[in-house]
Amino acid sequence: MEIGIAADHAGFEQKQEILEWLKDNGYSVKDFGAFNFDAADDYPDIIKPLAVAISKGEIQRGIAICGSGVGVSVAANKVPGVRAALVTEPYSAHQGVEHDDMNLLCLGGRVIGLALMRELVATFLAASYQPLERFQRRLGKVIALEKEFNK
Ligand SMILES: O=C(CO)[C@H](O)[C@H](O)[C@H](O)COP(=O)(O)O
Repeated sequence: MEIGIAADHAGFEQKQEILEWLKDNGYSVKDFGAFNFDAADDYPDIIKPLAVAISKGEIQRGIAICGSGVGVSVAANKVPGVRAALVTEPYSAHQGVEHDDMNLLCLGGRVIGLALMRELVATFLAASYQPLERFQRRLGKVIALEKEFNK
């Protein structure tokens, strides 16, 4: 599984920590930026390359960090094929994948600490989508919505 990670200035330090931690734990991870701390960077610019890579199928799971986690999730969900959600507790980190096929985990660098962040990332990456009929039906409706409003 190819993993991507991105963060604006409000999650830059945490991205560096999570990136190293993922590598240390044997994950293949690509850094999509920011590559330097810049207090004036904007989360839509920062999240776009990772969201596009997910949309193209080049990256299977992404991790995005901004101040609250809200900005990156809102922006990333504009890109077809991205299913991003802001997560702050472990249940949603795995249930979001199992039920909803969430492919981008969004975290708030100004909201949660590094230990919880690592736990959420590990939980997210260990989870698998469960293709039960009801989950497939709902996911199909999400994809239909996306197609209807992206003509
Ligand atoms: O947290 C966010 C809102 O969801 C944004 O992504 C930014 O990180 C935040 O707005 C940055 O705030 P700053 O005052 O410009 O540092």
